Amino acid sequence: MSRHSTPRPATARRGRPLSGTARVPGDKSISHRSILLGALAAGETRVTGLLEGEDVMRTGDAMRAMGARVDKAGDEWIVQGVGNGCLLEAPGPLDFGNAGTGSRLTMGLVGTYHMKTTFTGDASLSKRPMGRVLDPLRLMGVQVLDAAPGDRMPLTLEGPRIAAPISYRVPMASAQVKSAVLLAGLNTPGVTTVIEPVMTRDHTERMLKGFGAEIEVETDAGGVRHIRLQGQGTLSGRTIQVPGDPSSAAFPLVAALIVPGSDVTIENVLMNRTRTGLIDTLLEMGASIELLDRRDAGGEEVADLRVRSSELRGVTVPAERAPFMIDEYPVLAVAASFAEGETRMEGVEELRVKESDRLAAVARGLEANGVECEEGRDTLLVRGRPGGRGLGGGMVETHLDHRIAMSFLILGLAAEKPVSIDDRSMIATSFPEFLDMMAGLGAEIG
Ligand SMILES: O=C(O)C1=C[C@@H](OP(=O)(O)O)[C@@H](O)[C@H](O)C1
Ligand SMILES: C=C(OP(=O)(O)O)C(=O)O
Repeated sequence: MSRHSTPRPATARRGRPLSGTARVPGDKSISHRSILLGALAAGETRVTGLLEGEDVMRTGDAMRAMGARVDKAGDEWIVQGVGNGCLLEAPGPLDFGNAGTGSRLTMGLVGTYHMKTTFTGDASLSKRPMGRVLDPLRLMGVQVLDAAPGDRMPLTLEGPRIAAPISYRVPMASAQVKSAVLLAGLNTPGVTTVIEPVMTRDHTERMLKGFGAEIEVETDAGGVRHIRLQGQGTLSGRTIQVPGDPSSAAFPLVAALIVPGSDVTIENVLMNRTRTGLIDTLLEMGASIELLDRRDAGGEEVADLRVRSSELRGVTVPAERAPFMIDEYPVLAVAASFAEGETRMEGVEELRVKESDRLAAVARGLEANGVECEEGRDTLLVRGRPGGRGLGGGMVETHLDHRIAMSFLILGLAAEKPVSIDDRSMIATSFPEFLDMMAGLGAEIG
């Protein structure tokens, strides 16, 4: 269950322009993978810039329970890995709290081990579908001993004596499913292949290569990616610099666009092209975002983003872009609330299986604050009101979802009337510094 049982509401209100320079915490996807692969690799992995959010800390707890050492020393996290194939049976259930990524990737990582592992999570995680990961694991010989109805947590996995390599076509656009199968392939003899018809974030492929795995990626004439991993190879510890999380940067970025007179710089943001769909969309909407000092940081491109308040226009966001901005739709809907005309988001059915049903949660939150919108099965249409006239005044239900919480606080910074959320607790899962960082830019959130 969540570590915070009493809901803690918060309210954001319009104030002066936002200004200054901010740094967002380390990328959540790369942070989880740094701990997971560091825990598995032989020797020491040193990580700087790790996101110290609750989700990533749960992944650290899980890896400790299976034999790795994960410690902080000064600004660095030091992970002493066990060596590929050498994880130990956890003495009790692994509690992943609110974290889909941590739980699903760990299911892949340990599912093929000939031992029992039990996975639990909070009320939000317990509602999320795990069958998308369990299905390919079953094909590899993994038994699902207990699972709540619909392949949900709590659940227990038991791996076979020797797992079978598979060739698996990922049926939905999901980096978590792709990653779980590749991680399962690490403890499987032979070649495990993942076929990815729609490209998703590629951190697992890049990092596996960095840790020394034999992995190759081929994109065929139809744009389909074939990722082949040779199992049971050696992984060696390495040094990792985690770049700033573009999914967290999205909040001060949209805030600076919609609060009149703002001028904010967000430093050291990951620019991997599988993560920059929100920036592409906002630029199409007329946003003033300058990408400064584009540079390499440990194998990933980063940049500083200078963002100035802008008059936005509604656009259609095509379905193909969804995997490259999947966690940013709630805050895009907030930006769209201040744009001239309509913004239509297409092909966003995956939003229904996040920490909450984000399509519904966003639509209800917008309606509660006077924003006109239409929720379709896999679409969302938002009718903007430049200047935010008449918007705000509502209380938003966050449904244990950090991105819903942060998005609607951003709405409140530019709406005519204050916006409240029922609970700020979950923000700590991905962005513990959010309220302090926003206050540093001049935002009024209390
Ligand atoms: O692999 C990852 O690190 C993630 C993949 C995405 O989930 P899906 O794979 O379910 O799309 C994203 O929503 C999540 O925040 C992080
Ligand atoms: C969907 C998210 O995370 P996860 O799936 O790891 O819970 C998110 O951070 O928006």
